[in-house]
Amino acid sequence: MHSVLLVLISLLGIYLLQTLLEFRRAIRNVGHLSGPRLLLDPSKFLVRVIGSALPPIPYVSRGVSWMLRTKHQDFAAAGRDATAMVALIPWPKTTIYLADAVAIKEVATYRAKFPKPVYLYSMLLAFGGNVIASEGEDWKRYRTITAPVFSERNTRLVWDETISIMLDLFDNVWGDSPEIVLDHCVDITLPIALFVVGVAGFGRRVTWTSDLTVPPGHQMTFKDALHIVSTKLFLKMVAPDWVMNLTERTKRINLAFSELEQYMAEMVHARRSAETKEERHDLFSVLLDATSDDPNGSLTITEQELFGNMFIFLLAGHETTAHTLCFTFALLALYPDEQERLHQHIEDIMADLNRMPTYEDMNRFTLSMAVLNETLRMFPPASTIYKKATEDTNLTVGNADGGKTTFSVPSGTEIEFHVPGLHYNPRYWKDPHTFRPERFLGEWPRDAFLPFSSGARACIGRRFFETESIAAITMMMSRYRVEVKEEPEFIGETFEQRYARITASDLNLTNA
Ligand code: HEM
Repeated sequence: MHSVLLVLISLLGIYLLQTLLEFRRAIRNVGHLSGPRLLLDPSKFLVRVIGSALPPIPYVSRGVSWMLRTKHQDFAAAGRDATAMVALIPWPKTTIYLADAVAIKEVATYRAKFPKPVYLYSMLLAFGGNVIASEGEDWKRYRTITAPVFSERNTRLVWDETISIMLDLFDNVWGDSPEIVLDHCVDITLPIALFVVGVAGFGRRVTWTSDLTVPPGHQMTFKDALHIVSTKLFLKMVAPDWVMNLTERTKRINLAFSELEQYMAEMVHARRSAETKEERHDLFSVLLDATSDDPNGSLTITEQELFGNMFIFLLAGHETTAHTLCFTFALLALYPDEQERLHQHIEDIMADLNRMPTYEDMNRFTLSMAVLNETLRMFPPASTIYKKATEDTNLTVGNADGGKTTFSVPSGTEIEFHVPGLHYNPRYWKDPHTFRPERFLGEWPRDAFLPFSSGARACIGRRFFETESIAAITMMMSRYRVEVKEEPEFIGETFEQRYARITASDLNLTNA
């Protein structure tokens, strides 16, 4: 007993000593870059969960959603657009954060020198190999197969379906009510995004009032399975199987996953055994056809990889879209003058068209697009984009005083693009804390706008998202005005207080 204790104490001592030596070495390596020195590494998942429960504490934790909260502050304090965080637990690690458009472009462009550290994405492999959680040859294969799936014809489908989902909401759900009161706008933006991905992603139409009967051989409707999977993906990814089998609620989540897989397997079977192939443009059908039709088989993926990629489309596209739409409506409610301008813009085009807008009309709604871009600038759904240096190198960033700093980046260092830092960087954006959509009309600093990342690993679903969102915003603003509900307890609050209250978010809002 005594000797076991002695061994344990010695091991702990060795760990502590090694950790401290490694921490010192890490600080020396980036001594030229200032930035937080922290006890808890906020990029590690477990630490992030524990850290989320803690408020920001200097030298200990940064708190939840720290990048969106601190925006450009760390860089302003450092006087340059790069900082280095050195964290101690679970293991000393240096991360370089960038908010400089030129340095970010360089890192995003040289994929071999700065690949994606896919070990940070291993949880996403739970559903099968896929384009987001891979690198090297596997990624090339997935990307070659998946990129053409997001075709012009798919985008047209996204537009048409979004318009009819919105009309269905107005006519058959909201009806003649002159005023609709919502507790939270994700109550409508999540279903909108879900229905669009249902039909344009999976090829199955689900609407506000349809898909209420469970088909034979199933225990859940497709709509319920899709809804549960899309909102509980995160829990399923992190919880071990035995946890998922503990309660009725978690068992139902498990069931939703197997039901969705079963629906997809049936869709594969139906499509493969159909005598005449129907021409379809949803992501699932096109992906399935592309992989079955390749004559020399070099572009094949397994059924598991097909499912893996579909789950990833759902994960990458659903909440990001729903939350961005929600922030858009919140900002329009907070800035009524901007909302009025948008109304006028949409009304003028609609009057000119004298019919429902079609996909061909999309590019006329320039202010809808500008409103969306400004929302993405202020509330980017992906705050960070991970890279890693595979060789010793240097990077150069701009300083607050107009000069430049060049610093060394040792091989193995993790680099993160600090998206809110870049989006609130006053070197690129005038008055960055104000919602001003018109900054996206005319010339704007494209390299300083990074919601979809850039380079070869940029978002594959950007056009899908933009099409859906422009259609949804345009339709909503053509019929309704959005206001913040007046509540007695908030009478007398300042604009800043109201802004903070309305835009406060927990990035895992719908995963709770
Ligand atoms: C507001 C909407 C969206 C935002 C802000 C967004 C953002 C991003 C970002 C930042 C990346 C790079 C991630 C990284 O490097 O780790 C990415 C990649 C990706 N996105 Fe999106 N996305 C959005 C919508 C969508 C939609 C609608 C889909 C699909 C239906 C989608 C599918 C993907 C896929 C498959 C990748 C991986 C691409 C690759 O690694 O080659 N995204 N997205």
